[in-house]
Formats: sequence, C-alpha cells, structure tokens
Amino acid sequence: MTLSARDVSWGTSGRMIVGGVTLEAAPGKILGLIGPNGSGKSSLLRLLCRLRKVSSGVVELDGRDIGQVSRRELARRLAFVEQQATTEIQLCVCDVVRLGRTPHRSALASWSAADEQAVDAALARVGMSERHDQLWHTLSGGERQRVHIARALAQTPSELILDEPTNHLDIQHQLSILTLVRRLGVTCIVALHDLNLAALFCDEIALLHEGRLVASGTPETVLTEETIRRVFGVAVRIGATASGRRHIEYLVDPDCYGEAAP
Ligand SMILES: Nc1ncnc2c1ncn2[C@@H]1O[C@H](COP(=O)(O)OP(=O)(O)OP(=O)(O)O)[C@@H](O)[C@H]1O
Repeated sequence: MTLSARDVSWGTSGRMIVGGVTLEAAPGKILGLIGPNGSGKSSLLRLLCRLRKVSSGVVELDGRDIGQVSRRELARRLAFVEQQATTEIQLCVCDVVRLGRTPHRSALASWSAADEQAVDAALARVGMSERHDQLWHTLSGGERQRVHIARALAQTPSELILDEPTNHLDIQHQLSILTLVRRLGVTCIVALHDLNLAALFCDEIALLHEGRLVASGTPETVLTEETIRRVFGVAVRIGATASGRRHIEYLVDPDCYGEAAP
C-alpha cells in the first residue's frame, strides 16, 4: 500500500506552488512533511489525496494514477484530516465521526453494529468517548482536532494524510495522537511544524522549501544543523534523545532574538 508523487507540480495564477516533487510513503510507515510557512505542504497534501488536480506529474496509489481510482475506492482507502477542517455546526461529536463510515456503506444499507463499533473505537482512541453526544461547535480547538482524527480512524483507511494534526493540541495530546498514528501501522503522510516531533515520530522526512523538495530521507539525514539554518533561518544544535532520536535545540536568546541574523 503506497502513495507516491512523481515530479508533481501545481500552481495558480501563474505562480508555481508545488514544483516537481517526487516522494513516496513506504507501506505502514510515517513520512513527515516539513517546511517553513507557505512552502507548499498543504498544497502538496491536497494533491496527494486528489482534492486538487496536478498541473503536471502523477500521484500514484499502489502504482496506479490516482486520477484513475474510483471515488469510492479512494474514499475507502485514504483519509485526510485538514488543517482547518470545518463541520456542520449542528452535528454531535458522534455524527461527525459517523461521517467516516460513509465510504463503507451502500446507499440503502442501514447503520450496522460494526459501523457503531468503529465509531466508538475511534472516539476511544482519541480519548473523546465521553463527548459522544456533545455538539461539535461547543468543542475546544484541540477537541475538534481529535474528533476529526477520530472521523479519519472510523474510516479505517490504509493511507492516512494529516495536515498539522497537532495543531491546537496540548503536549500530552500531541504525543498521544502521534503515538496512536504510529501504532495504527497505516501508511501515513503528516505535515508537521514541530521538528522535534517529526524527528521523534517519523520514519522518513521530506523537507519542502518554496514548493520544492530540498531534502528527504531519515530524520538523521534531513535534520542537520546546516539544512535547518538554510531553510528555516534558525541556528540549532543537534543532539540526541534518550531513545537515540534527533533532538533539535534552538540557539536563541529570547531577550535579543531578531536583532541579529542567526
Ligand atoms: N488556491 C490558492 N490560490 C493562491 N495561492 C495559494 C492557493 N493555495 C495556496 N496558495 C499559496 O501557496 C503557498 C503555499 O501554501 P500552503 O498552504 O501549501 O503552504 P504550507 O506549507 O502548508 O504553509 P503553512 O505552514 O503556513 O500552513 C502560500 O503562499 C499560499 O498563499
């Protein structure tokens, strides 16, 4: 089960936003997408799940052009959690998560015990079971984020695309959501801003800069002091966590940050 982009480009109003990106999510692994604001991460994710059509190049699912995959199969296979997902305001939490079951049900099928089980399990996995009947619009930002992730889980996808899933989440929930994603064992492409979370949870990392892929590989090869300084304009020191993962220390004096170039 793989999702890949081959020389994919997309632009609008004469501006190139994603330029010639080639990457592949290894089956069952987490591919992190990092890059500064506006580097094209969300645009690329939208191309990868066919919410946008590529201007050139091809996105492939198991080696097939994603443009040729039926809408239903795509909906069954691939779940996408957008950065600022909005949902009908009058829905309860459980209704939002139930939407994740839609691709698995035929038009005339009644709601089954298996569907309900998938919804309950998804809510439990993001720690939101007790909010089953709460109105979605009354949730906090972090709670909404977790419910949207539960909707994606209820879809039981084989490919999961997450755009900044840790947005709005407190540190404990950031860690628990990413741990959960790791344990799911599905092929996952996740845009992350936090480089330390990317180093901790991703098997591979792709680094975008101004729409182009400037580095890709293991966190050890991509997250170097030189690359972070060049792409993000921030001085860092690379160390190691207790588990041997990369740890990035930002070399910042908060009292005079911005007064001199890093
Ligand atoms: N539909 C569009 N029309 C015009 N410009 C767009 C459109 N979609 C994206 N862009 C521009 O493309 C660039 C990349 O946007 P994108 O949202 O993909 O970046 P990003 O890396 O996800 O950014 P962030 O980290 O801030 O979320 C931005 O400059 C954005 O303004």
